[in-house]
Amino acid sequence: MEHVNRVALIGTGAVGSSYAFALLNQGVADELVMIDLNKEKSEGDAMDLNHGLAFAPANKKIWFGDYADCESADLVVITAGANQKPGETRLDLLEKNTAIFKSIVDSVMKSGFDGIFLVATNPVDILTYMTWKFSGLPTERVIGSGTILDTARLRFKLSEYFNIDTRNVHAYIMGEHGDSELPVWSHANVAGRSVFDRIKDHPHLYDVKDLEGIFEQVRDAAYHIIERKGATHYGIAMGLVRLTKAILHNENAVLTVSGYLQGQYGMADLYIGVPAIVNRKGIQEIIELNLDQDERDKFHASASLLKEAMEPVIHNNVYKDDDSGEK
Ligand SMILES: NC(=O)C1=CN([C@@H]2O[C@H](COP(=O)(O)OP(=O)(O)OC[C@H]3O[C@@H](n4cnc5c(N)ncnc54)[C@H](O)[C@@H]3O)[C@@H](O)[C@H]2O)C=CC1
Ligand SMILES: CC(=O)C(=O)O
Repeated sequence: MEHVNRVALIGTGAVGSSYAFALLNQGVADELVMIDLNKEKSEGDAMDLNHGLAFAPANKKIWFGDYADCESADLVVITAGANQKPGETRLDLLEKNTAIFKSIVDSVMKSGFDGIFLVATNPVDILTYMTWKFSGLPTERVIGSGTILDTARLRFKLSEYFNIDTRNVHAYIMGEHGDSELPVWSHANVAGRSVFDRIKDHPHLYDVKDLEGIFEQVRDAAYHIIERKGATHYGIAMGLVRLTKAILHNENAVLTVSGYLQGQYGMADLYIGVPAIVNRKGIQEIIELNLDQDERDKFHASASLLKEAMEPVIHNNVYKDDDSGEK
């Protein structure tokens, strides 16, 4: 009998409900169970989505459920928790969302879940680390959305600038999904030419000095959207569906996710945005790019900032009942 892929979605707010909608429209999973503290909202979303099944690419099962439904889930996607208010950084959400994650991950694990976690809630790199700690699952089965969205934003901005289809633009954002992230220009290419060569090919059209402004628009995109509409959700939802597909369909896709470093890039014991091979087992391999010196310095600065930010939550909040700090 063919395996039935089940996704459990925890958190059906702006990001979660957009993810559910995109997942259904792309026909990626066989079953989707939706869970939220706000049961009415989650139940209403499940009803609403079921009414779209007649127009979906394939028949799927969607329902409003509870943590017991996570037992046989292949993937638990967490988008629950507070989002940024105008002016707030992602790191400002850390304490509040860590407490929420403790209760969510404990409840998921109590169900007997033994699949893969995909985390999107901010600050995503640190909450992915917390999910790993709370769950006790192997690091490769706990994945954060990391800089998947930032990378997509960079590809979009470069495609606008060079007037080339986004899908023919390849460039990564690495580091924290947040203010300390960095663009990897040394490995960016447009239509098979490095960005620098493409600029040199058309000096009357392009200028290398424009790259910094393009990156700033990428880095600050969330602030600009939140100022306008209070939240960002469509882009990340589609990024999460891309990741879901890579996992459930065993794609070996290279995507920039929050992965656990164990010496790669000279750093260890943190989750941070890096390119990685993603498949049915989770993170198959973290790709270690040959960064130039400036990129390496910026990546180390971003990693150090994350480590510093997570220190208090690890030591003061999370493990106060658990001296070992390990699960
Ligand atoms: N990683 C990324 O690239 C992105 C991450 N985000 C993050 O996603 C998170 C969610 O954002 P939105 O959907 O806009 O927020 P939202 O406020 O619309 O939805 C959050 C949902 O979480 C639920 N929730 C809260 N505590 C819960 C608990 N203990 N158990 C179950 N459900 C619970 C709420 O009832 C609500 O439905 C935020 O942290 C936001 O910053 C948002 C966009 C991009
Ligand atoms: C909110 C957020 O993390 C983003 O849109 O990048």
